[in-house]
Amino acid sequence: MTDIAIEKKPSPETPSLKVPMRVTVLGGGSFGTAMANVASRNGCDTRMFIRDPAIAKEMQETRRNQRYLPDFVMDENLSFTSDIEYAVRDRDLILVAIPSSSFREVLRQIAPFISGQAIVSLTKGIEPDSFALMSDIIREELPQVAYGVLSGPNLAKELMAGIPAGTVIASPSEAVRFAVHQALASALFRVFANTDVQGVELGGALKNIYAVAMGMGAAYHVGENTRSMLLTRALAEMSRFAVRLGANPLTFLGLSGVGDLIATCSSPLSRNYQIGLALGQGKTLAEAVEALGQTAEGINTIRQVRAQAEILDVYMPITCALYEVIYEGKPPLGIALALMQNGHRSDVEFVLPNTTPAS
Ligand SMILES: NC(=O)C1=CN([C@@H]2O[C@H](COP(=O)(O)OP(=O)(O)OC[C@H]3O[C@@H](n4cnc5c(N)ncnc54)[C@H](O)[C@@H]3O)[C@@H](O)[C@H]2O)C=CC1
Ligand SMILES: O=C(CO)COP(=O)(O)O
Repeated sequence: MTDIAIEKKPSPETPSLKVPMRVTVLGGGSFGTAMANVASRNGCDTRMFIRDPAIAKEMQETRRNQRYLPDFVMDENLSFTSDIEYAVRDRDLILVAIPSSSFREVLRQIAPFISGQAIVSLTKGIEPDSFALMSDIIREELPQVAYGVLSGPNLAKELMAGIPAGTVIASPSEAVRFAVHQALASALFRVFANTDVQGVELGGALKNIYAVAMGMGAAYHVGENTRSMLLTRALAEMSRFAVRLGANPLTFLGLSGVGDLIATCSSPLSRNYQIGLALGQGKTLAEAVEALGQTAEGINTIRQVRAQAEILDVYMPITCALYEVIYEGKPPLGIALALMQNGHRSDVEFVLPNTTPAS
């Protein structure tokens, strides 16, 4: 990565020797647009890669993302391209906001043009079939690059509206953590650091499962006691799973863990929550996905995590219950009542380990 940094948007009154960081965002959906806007507002020379040339042209002309975020005007300095080489060559930082199912394909497309750029995943999912996290895919496809993952409570529409938020950059590289902070941090957007890439990434991916559950709960008008129990047991379950894969449990106390869990499980802006709500209101999964028309990673993550939990022998009662409701057509209320009868278990197993086998 080139050694270029910017602390704030340069103004004519304060000439700066620093050159704006060159940032490219891959992916023209909700989150790619929101993060490109954050970077551009922050003074970075920011480019968005949109694969459809007609849409790239329309966005350049109208400064709106008509399909995903029609109510917002994007920063005037943001530029758009459908030329992948132009998008990524000679840039400092490449932020990848491509759904997990296409993440590897896009990395393969940019590979010939990558030299010193740092690659940062914004994606909160797990690759179908392989169970690879996005950091695994970056290491596999671009083994020489400096990389990181960005995750936190960052609902795209709130970011576009300029509502203050915080996020986490996790990377083994201090230079990447610093560069991402320089590129994105502002009075409206705090960027915290972590080195536990796997923990941060799993926090972002796993919370989508529970957002579906909480959306479904909302359709049944569950009370605050129930919501709080579900949210906290979700945290227990996701940290248990992540620790089994090598993550640090304390990462789940941070913004990428409990922070994102709270945001996504509470907000009707979350697409995963919307899917759960629609299912709870009686729609089929196919109907709910079609009505949404956007990415809801949780739908695949439920299947993947349930299968992996079985292989690893990790107790994941909420994920398994949700799988039974969504994929096996079991009655939600019966399944929820069965969850309530799962025996006497530890509240925080990192304090009091469970000694009895999971029932
Ligand atoms: N929307 C949000 O509030 C947040 C989303 N995320 C994560 O960001 C990732 C992307 O989500 P969104 O932008 O919201 O999804 P989206 O459904 O709004 O948009 C996905 C975009 O990716 C593009 N795309 C898909 N396959 C492609 C390919 N092969 N080549 C080029 N472009 C391709 C689509 O054309 C579309 O523009 C997901 O993993 C999501 O979990 C993370 C934080 C917040
Ligand atoms: O991850 C998110 C907020 O941090 C957004 O989640 P959804 O993909 O459910 O909209």
